[in-house]
Amino acid sequence: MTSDASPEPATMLAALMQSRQHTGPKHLVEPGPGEVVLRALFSAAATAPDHGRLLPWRFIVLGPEGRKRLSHAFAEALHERDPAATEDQLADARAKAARGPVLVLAIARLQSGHEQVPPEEQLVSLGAAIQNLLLAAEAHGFASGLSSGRGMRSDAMRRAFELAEGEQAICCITLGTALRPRLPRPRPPMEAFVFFES
Ligand SMILES: Cc1cc2nc3c(=O)[nH]c(=O)nc-3n(C[C@H](O)[C@H](O)[C@H](O)COP(=O)(O)O)c2cc1C
Repeated sequence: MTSDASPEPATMLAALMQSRQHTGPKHLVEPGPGEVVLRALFSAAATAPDHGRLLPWRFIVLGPEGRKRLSHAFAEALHERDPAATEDQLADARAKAARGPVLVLAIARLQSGHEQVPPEEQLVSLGAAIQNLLLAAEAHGFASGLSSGRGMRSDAMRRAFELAEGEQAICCITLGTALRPRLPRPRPPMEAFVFFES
């Protein structure tokens, strides 16, 4: 038997999901979430499905010192891949670490030799944790944006955050208030990604 009823929580959840959208860190301003809200966001992250309960991810909420290390890492990473980068380009790279009221680094902790849970499943778990965090931020009235780039995979990043073997910086999560109202984001049509078998 099937049911097509839409209980109120489902309607609310759908509205929340529709309203979440990527806001670039340049467009995220104060106020950002304080510690109590941040803890609620990480509690939401902790409800992510996690095959084998490996906890294949962690987050660092960057303070001023962490942002400084991130800014050096971005500049170093740019210099490593392009020794001819200009001072302006290096300054741009550094500036990325200063944007947004709250900046969180998302790190995957991938076990490669696990018999039942390959690394790709562990990455799925991190994606779910991030999405839960973003939706919880939206529910608390905060906008968010994800940023990545080649700096994430650089040796400079590994050094700056003392990443252990199997750890990989995946993206930054910026949290704050959207500078401008956001237009609804078009979403992919269901026919593009679902096939209902008869
Ligand atoms: C792991 C990850 C990294 C991302 N990195 C960037 C980025 O560096 N720059 C950017 O503009 N968007 C980045 N995004 C956000 C996507 O561009 C955004 O989610 C996509 O355009 C869909 O828009 P929506 O989130 O508003 O639905 C990233 C998303 C993910 C999942």
